[in-house]
Amino acid sequence: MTLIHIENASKYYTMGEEIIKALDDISLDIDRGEFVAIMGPSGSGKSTLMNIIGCLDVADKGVYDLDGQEINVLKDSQLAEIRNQKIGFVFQSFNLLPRLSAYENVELPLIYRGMSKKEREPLVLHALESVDLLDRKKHFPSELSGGQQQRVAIAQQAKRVVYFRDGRLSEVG
Ligand SMILES: Nc1ncnc2c1ncn2[C@@H]1O[C@H](COP(=O)(O)OP(=O)(O)OP(=O)(O)O)[C@@H](O)[C@H]1O
Repeated sequence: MTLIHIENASKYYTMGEEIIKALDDISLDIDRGEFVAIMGPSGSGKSTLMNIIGCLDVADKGVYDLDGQEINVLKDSQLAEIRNQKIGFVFQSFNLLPRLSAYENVELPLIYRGMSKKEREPLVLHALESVDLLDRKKHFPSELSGGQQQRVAIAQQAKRVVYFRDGRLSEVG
């Protein structure tokens, strides 16, 4: 089943006299459960495309449907809501909070989503288990290896429908 449907999307930037075609009439379908790597030379438009798929930016023209919802017509506040509910970003510098344990780092987005402690606990434990870090739940980020920190960042994104990883996957065991 199609999760991401992009059709004839373009994103142009105007720099003085020059028009930069960062994305020029691209079409793409990604199914639910599919794992996709976007590769290409520097400046070829990967980040531009990721920003659009991740609802951080919108295309100038074309169609983008995410999980059956038309994205290009949404207001900023509606895009923010979709990012919060559906999209997981794992950045190269994992953005964990240093004073919170692995458990608390994974729990934090669920607090922002308004879940009670009782609802959060099984989700956090399941997410930590799925990245094989249950035995490290009380560790602070400084007490974890780089790959373990990255796995905490992945566990933080549990229950999202779209995940983005910027950069290498090599640290993920
Ligand atoms: N805000 C902007 N204003 C003008 N041009 C831009 C802007 N953002 C990106 N570009 C241009 O659009 C093109 C695509 O940029 P993008 O960042 O999507 O490339 P990329 O494939 O992610 O590159 P890299 O692998 O180097 O990160 C580049 O030529 C870039 O110079």
